[in-house]
Amino acid sequence: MKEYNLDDTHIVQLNETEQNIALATDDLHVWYGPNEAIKGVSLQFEKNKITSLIGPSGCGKSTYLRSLNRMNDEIDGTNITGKILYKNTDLNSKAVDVFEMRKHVGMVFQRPNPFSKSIYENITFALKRHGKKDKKELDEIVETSLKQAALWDQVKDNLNKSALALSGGQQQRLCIARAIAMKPDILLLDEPASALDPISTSKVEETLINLKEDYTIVIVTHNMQQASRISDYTAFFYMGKVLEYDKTRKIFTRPKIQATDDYVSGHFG
Ligand SMILES: Nc1ncnc2c1ncn2[C@@H]1O[C@H](COP(=O)(O)OP(=O)(O)OP(=O)(O)O)[C@@H](O)[C@H]1O
Repeated sequence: MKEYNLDDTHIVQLNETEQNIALATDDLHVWYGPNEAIKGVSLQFEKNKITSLIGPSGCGKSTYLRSLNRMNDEIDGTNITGKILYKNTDLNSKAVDVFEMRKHVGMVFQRPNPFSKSIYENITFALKRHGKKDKKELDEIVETSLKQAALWDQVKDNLNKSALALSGGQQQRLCIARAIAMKPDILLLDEPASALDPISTSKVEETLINLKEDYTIVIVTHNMQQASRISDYTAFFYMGKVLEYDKTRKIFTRPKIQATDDYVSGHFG
């Protein structure tokens, strides 16, 4: 097993004067009890772009992604320090209302996890909890979200059908529709296509590329082709740190760090 120098890093900084940063972390550390899973990650995510988080298993990609909308709060013994900056607010502050914050920073998980309810109710459930009751408005949001998730044409005549009767790929696009129904600014996705066949995967990828017009997307993926196909930026994680962060094109053609080069070319370790 090759040893890599964890201090040898290359992290691009965005030009902050353009106000193009949707979300950023500053020296983020995450501990599970005594195990430090994220060791000081500072990254900026550009608005209306897709950023992929890549790296070997156990390097902290999911932990980092889940921290961005405080999903790790729900795990006992977790401690998070550093800042998560969103519109001049530190989302890691105790004062933040996590329920409200997740309206702005939505998440889609690895396995499609629709509720055991109708397609329509899957999308309206959270909206109703957030106080939206007007039927016409709800109908419109259901239609727009399903269209944005490229599912409307397939389900528009069966909105009362159980979501569990959809295929895996359709269920995952329903979960994306459910997340965007809340109109978040940021969409976090943790390996959203890893449980899907190649055709469903390419539909999800197409959906994400279309969605970046309206959303800033951060996605964890193990699939190198996927990262290079869909993302504008890529961060290479290794042992709880980011060793390299740059435009995806550079990461896959001219990486500056040896570990990144080895990883993306399949010669890692
Ligand atoms: N709920 C948890 N409780 C304790 N330790 C955890 C928990 N989740 C992750 N870890 C540990 O944190 C480290 C990072 O794990 P994480 O799942 O974030 O990595 P990953 O890069 O997403 O891995 P994979 O690609 O395999 O999904 C690992 O050492 C893992 O064992």
